[in-house]
Amino acid sequence: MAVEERQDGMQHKSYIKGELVHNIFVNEDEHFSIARIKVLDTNESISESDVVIKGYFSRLDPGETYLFEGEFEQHKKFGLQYQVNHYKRFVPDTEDGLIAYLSSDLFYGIGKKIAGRIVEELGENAVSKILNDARVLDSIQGLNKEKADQLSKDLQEHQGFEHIVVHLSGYGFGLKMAQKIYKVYKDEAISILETDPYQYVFDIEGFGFQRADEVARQNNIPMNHPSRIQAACIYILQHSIQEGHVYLPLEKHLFQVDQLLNGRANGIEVDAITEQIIELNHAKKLINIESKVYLPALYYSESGFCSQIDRIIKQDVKEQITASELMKIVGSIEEEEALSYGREQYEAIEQALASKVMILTGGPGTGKTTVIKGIINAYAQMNQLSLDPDDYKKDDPFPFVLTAPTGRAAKRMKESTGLPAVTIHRLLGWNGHETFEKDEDNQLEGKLLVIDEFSMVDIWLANQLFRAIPNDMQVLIVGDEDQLPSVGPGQVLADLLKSGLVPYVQLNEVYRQKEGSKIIQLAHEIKNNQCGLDSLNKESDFNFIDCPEYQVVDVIMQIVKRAYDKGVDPKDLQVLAPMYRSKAGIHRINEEIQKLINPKSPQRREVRTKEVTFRTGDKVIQLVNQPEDGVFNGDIGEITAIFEEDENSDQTEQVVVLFDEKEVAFERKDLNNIMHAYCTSIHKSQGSEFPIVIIPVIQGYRRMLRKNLLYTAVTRCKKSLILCGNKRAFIQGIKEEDTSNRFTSLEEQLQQLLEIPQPEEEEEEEELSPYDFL
Ligand SMILES: Nc1ncnc2c1ncn2[C@@H]1O[C@H](COP(=O)(O)OP(=O)(O)OP(=O)(O)O)[C@@H](O)[C@H]1O
Repeated sequence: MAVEERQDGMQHKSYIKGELVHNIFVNEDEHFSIARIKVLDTNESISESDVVIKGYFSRLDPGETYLFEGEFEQHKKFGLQYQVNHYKRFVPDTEDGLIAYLSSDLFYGIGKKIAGRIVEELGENAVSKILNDARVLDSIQGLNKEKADQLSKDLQEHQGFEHIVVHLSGYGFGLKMAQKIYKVYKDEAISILETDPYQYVFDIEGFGFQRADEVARQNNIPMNHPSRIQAACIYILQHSIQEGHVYLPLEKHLFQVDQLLNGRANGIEVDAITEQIIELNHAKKLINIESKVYLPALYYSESGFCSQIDRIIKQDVKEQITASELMKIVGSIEEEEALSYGREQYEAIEQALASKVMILTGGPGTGKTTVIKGIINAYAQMNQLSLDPDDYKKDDPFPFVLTAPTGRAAKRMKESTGLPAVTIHRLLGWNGHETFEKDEDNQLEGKLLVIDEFSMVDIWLANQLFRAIPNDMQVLIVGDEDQLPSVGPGQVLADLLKSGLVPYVQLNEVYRQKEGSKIIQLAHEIKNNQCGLDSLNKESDFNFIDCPEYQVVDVIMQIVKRAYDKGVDPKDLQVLAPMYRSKAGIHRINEEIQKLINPKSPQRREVRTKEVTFRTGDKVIQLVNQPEDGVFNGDIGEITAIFEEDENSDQTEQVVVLFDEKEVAFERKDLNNIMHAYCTSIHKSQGSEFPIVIIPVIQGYRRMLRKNLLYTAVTRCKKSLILCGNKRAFIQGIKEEDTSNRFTSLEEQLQQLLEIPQPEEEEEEEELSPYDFL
């Protein structure tokens, strides 16, 4: 046995041949198991007659023999365990053994005689031959089609996954990737991989184009194969999403595809690429309209969002009031709030009440929140509605719907208005699988929808949200267009503002500045390109500590230490940096702050991953949306407990994080969903605000420093802002406009709606169908 295994590439690797005694733990969803085996053969020097193995398996049957490849590790509690990287079910390699195996109870209807004929005809590799191509059984005398099919099916079931694992390992794929592949293609995995590896690029997460190229080369698939060209066309579009694009201009797309394909070296003319773009267009796998190339999902999100906006703004506002009635209502609110609205603010309230959709925009401290409250209040008075949710019954829903893209922004809205506010995902009933409970057939309930921090909303989410808005709802969009655009594709707020289709009011007058805030003043100086070295002078709520690059982390540590010594709550202090990996990057700063305020101690449990050590008491940030647990990208929490495997019913190590009164348990394999949050990226801080903010700014960050990034960072701070590093790097940074223009066609499409006053229903639909352009 050992000799044969050495021939199929397993030589020099640690292996154990063993019979499964029993499963100790099985996670069926993850295909993860821990089991005890009886050792039959191994090249490891161990004295134990049985061993505990763990890893990813399709299933392990007690009594069956397997060949495992992996390595021993010492578990601090359970002792020696064998971590399996590859495995396969043991198939006897002698003629007699193989006949006994095929005629065993595992395979219904195969007796010794037929099994003998199979082995005689197909040899010792009978099993893999059948698994590769079941038609080899056609020549076996006495084996009818039905039984042959059954045998191949049973073998697939018993051997399929292992067979695929072994085969895939030949291409360098590990168990985890094999498991993903098997889930999608089952027993077709190998044939697809070897005839059209480019399919994997689309279907298997994490399977890159270059990987597919390697497999193609090994299988002599020509580099100018149409499938390769098509995969490159889609891959480039998928990649462009990361830069926020909704489409790529045809010329740019062709150029990038040609580069990826190494067109000249592989004899691929541009015409051949164009041909495949046309093919993909016909197959609806991409959409090419005039000189733009889209992925269908993005094209339909953009055109869908446009038609939804068009649908909503065409409706009439039911309740209109006269100017004098409005003055009266606003006057009473001013009295109640003890303030007097500025001219722009008054206009915003008036315009919002009169519009189906309105955008309220402005920098920090211009009174956006104050105006939102004014609009809600005035709307309630105008329509004689109570602002107390308890006054409403189940069939009479609360008319004010407040939402924001992040949990923290929604929480702030709730605090500032005193009304319920939820994330957009929660409002729409996201189930975590790209579908929402709320859509055009099951729309939202309520009369006035207020969406805050709209600059963070990408085109996909905007479309999902707007399709769920009923005709009789009024919509107030609030956002600051000078902030960073959404992480996802599009620049919806900027495009809406530029289109001129939706009325908007821009608040320019700064109110908080009047209270003496340097932070707000600095934000507006950055926004209006008026910030110079003099703007960085020390004030009561602002300081820029000049220091050389190599000292910046030490300076941060000193400030943090002083703040904590003074009793500042870690939640109230936030370090923001633009880069993860650098000497003064987010990872390094996190490490240092953790050492300072939450060091290793017998009182604190910890769990180590490859990159970091998490400890109870650590401040962490959620990195992905996890709607099933009610936590979203950007939520910040604290590790409250760490459990070992035998301390909970799930039998897995768990790290428990408390996010705003909500506890979420992370298993070890999910720990990459969180990271330390003593320092976070400026991008991740969008939608959040903190009393004390420290921002290192050094020349080493140069390629990241942009006006909108620094503006976003500065505007996260409410009370005390400390910058440290190099003032000139800061001044240079704010002079850099973000030139990485996103390719979006929303503005253009919205403007077309303005230009076509009365499109016929059908014509309009036709116009939005991409296939009419072919
Ligand atoms: N018309 C006004 N008269 C007096 N004070 C005002 C007026 N408008 C706003 N303010 C005050 O200015 C401060 C900033 O207002 P508000 O919080 O509404 O601005 P914002 O645009 O939402 O700011 P941010 O984006 O920074 O949260 C608040 O203290 C608010 O009470």
